[in-house]
Amino acid sequence: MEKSGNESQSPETNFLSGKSLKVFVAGHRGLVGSAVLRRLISLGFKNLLTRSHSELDLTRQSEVESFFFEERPRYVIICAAKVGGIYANSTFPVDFITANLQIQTNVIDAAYRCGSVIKLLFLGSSCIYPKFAPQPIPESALLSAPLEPTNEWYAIAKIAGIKMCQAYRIQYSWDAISAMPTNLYGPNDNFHPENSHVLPALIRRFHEAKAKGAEKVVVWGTGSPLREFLHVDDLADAILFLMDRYSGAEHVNVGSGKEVTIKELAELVAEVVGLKGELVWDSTKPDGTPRKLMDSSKLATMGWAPRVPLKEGLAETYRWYLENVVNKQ
Ligand SMILES: NC(=O)C1=CN([C@@H]2O[C@H](COP(=O)(O)OP(=O)(O)OC[C@H]3O[C@@H](n4cnc5c(N)ncnc54)[C@H](OP(=O)(O)O)[C@@H]3O)[C@@H](O)[C@H]2O)C=CC1
Ligand SMILES: C[C@H]1O[C@H](OP(=O)(O)OP(=O)(O)OC[C@H]2O[C@@H](n3cnc4c(=O)[nH]c(N)nc43)[C@H](O)[C@@H]2O)[C@@H](O)[C@@H](O)C1=O
Repeated sequence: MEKSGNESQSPETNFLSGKSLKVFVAGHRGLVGSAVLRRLISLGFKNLLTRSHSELDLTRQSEVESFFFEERPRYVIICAAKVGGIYANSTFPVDFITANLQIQTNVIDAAYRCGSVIKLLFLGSSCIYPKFAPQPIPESALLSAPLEPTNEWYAIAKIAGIKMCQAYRIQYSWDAISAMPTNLYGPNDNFHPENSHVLPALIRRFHEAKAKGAEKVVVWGTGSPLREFLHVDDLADAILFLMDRYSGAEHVNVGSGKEVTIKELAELVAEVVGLKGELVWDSTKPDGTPRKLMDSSKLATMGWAPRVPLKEGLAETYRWYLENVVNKQ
């Protein structure tokens, strides 16, 4: 299908000053998409376009094309993806590479060709960087050395997404940008016992252990890897900041600048949850990359800074889990 006629674009109108323009948030029910939607609503955006996975499967190219040509959004924020923690990534490599390549390719291409979209933002992840990247990791470390094997299929898909945005910029002068968040957490996270990321997994396991009065609780790996955590409300704020102010080809790191060992994280989760049991380390489970602190100075130089301290964000997330998961079982 050819690109349809472009609607008049007003580059002088920034994202945050066009609150009646139609914004499509893909994946609006997930951790990131729901935070982006909350932030857009709180800022007064009036024309928000959403589709749940069951209403529109973004892996289906012709359905995605029809959707874009009918709805003609002006802005697109891609928060839809196949996402999971270290176990899910290493156990379901087909799902992670295939679904992500399909979703991002369908959405980016249809968004360009429908002709109405002024700007699109694609989300990658800090796992796009080499396993042994320099720390903190600058944007320039992309494709400089081999990836971490537990998530290389997902990382390759995300790298392809960055490159697609750059390709559309070069060939069509279209404003597609990419942001690379660090490890995230917050309301609407996935609390699955195996397939989730470490923070929601530990909240659930520790809560259940406390409820049973368990003496010992298993935590995966050695506890020595370092991870940087960012509250999803901070990411949503950064995404809208970039939509408003950034139009460059290079992806932009979004981190908190603060890292903890998994052991320190586990102890903090235990404190917040009120778990008294002993933590037992299962070293048969993978540690993954030893350290991935991102260098977010590019974004800081533009004038953005995170706000939510880890302990505060963790306590709020545990309250959300109690109210929205435990109390609804
Ligand atoms: N969580 C994290 O720690 C990090 C996340 N990111 C990135 O942020 C983005 C969002 O992640 P996050 O919010 O955590 O993920 P979630 O799993 O919480 O949300 C993903 C969303 O995408 C939707 N989705 C998945 N597949 C399809 C599909 N085929 N068609 C339509 N919708 C679909 C999901 O719907 P449903 O649930 O119904 O399937 C869900 O609403 C991703 O690009 C991810 O790579 C980056 C760094 C860290
Ligand atoms: C965001 C990022 O997320 C993934 O990478 P990861 O940072 O390794 O993510 P993780 O949260 O799953 O693990 C972090 C650390 O924590 C340890 N760990 C302890 N106990 C549990 C536990 O119970 N569950 C999990 N999942 N991990 C645990 C675990 O062994 C590891 O050392 C990528 O696949 C990719 O999706 C990506 O981009």
